Amino acid sequence: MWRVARSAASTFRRTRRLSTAISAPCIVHKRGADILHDPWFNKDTGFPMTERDRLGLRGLLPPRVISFEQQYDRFMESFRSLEKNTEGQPESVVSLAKWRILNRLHDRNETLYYRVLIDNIKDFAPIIYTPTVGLVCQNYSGLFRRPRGMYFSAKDKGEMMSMIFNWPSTQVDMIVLTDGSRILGLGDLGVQGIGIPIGKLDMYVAAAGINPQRVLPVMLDVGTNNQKLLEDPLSLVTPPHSVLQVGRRGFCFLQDFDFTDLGLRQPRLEGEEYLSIVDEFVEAVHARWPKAVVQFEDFQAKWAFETLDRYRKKFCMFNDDIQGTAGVALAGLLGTVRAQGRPLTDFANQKIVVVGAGSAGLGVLKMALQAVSRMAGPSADPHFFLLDKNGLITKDRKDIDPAALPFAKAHHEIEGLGLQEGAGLAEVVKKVKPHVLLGLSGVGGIFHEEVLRAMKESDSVRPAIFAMSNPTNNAECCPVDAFKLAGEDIVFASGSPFANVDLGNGKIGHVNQANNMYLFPGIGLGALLSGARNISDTMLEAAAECLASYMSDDEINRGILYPSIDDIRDITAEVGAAVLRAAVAEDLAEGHGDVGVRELQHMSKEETIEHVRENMWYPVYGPLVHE
Ligand SMILES: NC(=O)c1ccc[n+]([C@@H]2O[C@H](COP(=O)([O-])OP(=O)(O)OC[C@H]3O[C@@H](n4cnc5c(N)ncnc54)[C@H](O)[C@@H]3O)[C@@H](O)[C@H]2O)c1
Ligand SMILES: O=C(O)C[C@H](O)C(=O)O
Ligand SMILES: [Mg+2]
Repeated sequence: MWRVARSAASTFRRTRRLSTAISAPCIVHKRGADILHDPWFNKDTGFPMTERDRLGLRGLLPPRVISFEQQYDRFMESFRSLEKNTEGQPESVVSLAKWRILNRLHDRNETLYYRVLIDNIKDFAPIIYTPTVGLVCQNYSGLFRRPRGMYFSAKDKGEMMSMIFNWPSTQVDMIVLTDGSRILGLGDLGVQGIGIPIGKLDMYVAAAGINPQRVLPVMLDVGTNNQKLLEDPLSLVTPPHSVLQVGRRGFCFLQDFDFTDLGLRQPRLEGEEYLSIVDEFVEAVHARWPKAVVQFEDFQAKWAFETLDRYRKKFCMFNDDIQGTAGVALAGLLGTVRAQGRPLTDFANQKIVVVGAGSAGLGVLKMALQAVSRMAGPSADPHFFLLDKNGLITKDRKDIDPAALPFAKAHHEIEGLGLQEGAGLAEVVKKVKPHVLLGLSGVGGIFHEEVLRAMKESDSVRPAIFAMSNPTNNAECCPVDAFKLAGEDIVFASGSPFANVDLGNGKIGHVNQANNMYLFPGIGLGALLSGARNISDTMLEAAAECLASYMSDDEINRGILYPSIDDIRDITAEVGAAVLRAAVAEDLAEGHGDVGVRELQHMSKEETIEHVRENMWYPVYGPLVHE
């Protein structure tokens, strides 16, 4: 059925009117079959007769003209019958089948693809984004049919400045870049990690209304340290039929094509050699599109921090795993304070155990520390406990990562609790009795029964458990176990989507999705529309505060910390406006397109939100010839 998501309907109606108006002069220079093979312009059977005549399409299509609405319904019908036909099959088989049907549409007709994605975002986000995108990356070389985005490899050194001009679009606004070294919690997937920038940019189009002709997914292939991918390709060839492996907790991995890795077959570049490749790419991008916003995604921690440090003052970029995640987690943590019936300033007194001291865990703690300092002053003494694979991190830790040092416990801070360097998770939770247990470890099931039962003894009336690692199988625990073992009063969030939990007696345990998708589209959009020179901490704080204040008291009391994904365009417009206003206030904005910085300065908060909404692209077929 033709459907517009209920909550976002009014937004869409407005943007729809506007997009039709501004898309009128869009004239394509291609002719005939070239148009049918270009997903940016293709309308399939939807080309009206005037366009068929004037673009040399007559005879290349069946004669009947099908309306956009009919095309939409036909696609949804085939999607629903695929769902029916795959009923009872393993989840991974079904997910990949759904991904394939969506991907085929993406490759053929982007206008229709993004309309079905926007209208059905709740159903489709888990396919084109987390968690299915993880499975797609693991099987990327086998699933590969058509290239999408750009690939810059270590072999392209010295060539990137000319390569960047191979990209067919004249304007690029958003780039998502990965080196494939830490794909979700799945480790080093080399070139196969390209699925992540593609999925993130799909969310940019769906949530932030970035024009899909202006997005660029990029893989920086500097080799891989994944032994399997480095091995002789012939030894990896699987039989041509599907091979199913039942993994831990019943999860199935699928490789159903001959497997020949498509990336560079060499160990990862390190040190200066590595940085020289990233430097060259960044220079090339900025030579061609100086105002493009670049999102760094799924880099292993050392390069995530190093590249953020290296580039953040030089151009408009951010690291989503460090900074986007931090904002989403902080918004959720502030929500848990409200859920306890405490004033927000009580955040400074919350005992928070963070499991995972990588790019995400450290990013969260850094932003939480800034928030505590704002609330309680610079002498604030936050109650944060940080663990990595070697247990509790203290000042006694040998070769401590300098980024973890501010969160390492001093002897005097923990001796009263009977804790010491390297204490295990269950012991820490039992002795600290934290208000919040937050996992960004990438280790599935690490919040096991003993840990969850210990959370029942938390000092909070409403203990919070955030199992933020992705994809599904890497979540620190599942919500059913959390509500069963830690108690029905907990607040629960996971990075990947899970169903709400039926607690019996008509009660529901609400499952929040604490995923950076609630912020990165708004951060990118706000930065773009402000024309910010760079993305400051203040802009990121504005994003987090906006998300935190989006939820009503009633929702928070029911344990709902984040908006429904159906509202993602709406929350993205608000976050985008908050980021834009922060850039203007900090004097970082230079304006965008026809809208100069003076005009931005004079906009009220509501006018800024409206301005952001009006600049969101919405998928409709624009005319391809002059009337
Ligand atoms: N929900 C979200 O929005 C979101 C955002 C970013 C990252 N993540 C997820 O968080 C996970 C980690 O990402 P990252 O970038 O920080 O990775 P990372 O590799 O930089 O860090 C992982 C950390 O976990 C620690 N760790 C490993 N095994 C452990 C164990 N048994 N006990 C305690 N700690 C352990 C490591 O020592 C390291 O400090 C990934 O699964 C990723 O998908 C989720
Ligand atoms: O990609 C996601 O779903 C969130 C996050 O960026 C991650 O790396 O896990
Ligand atoms: Mg990521």
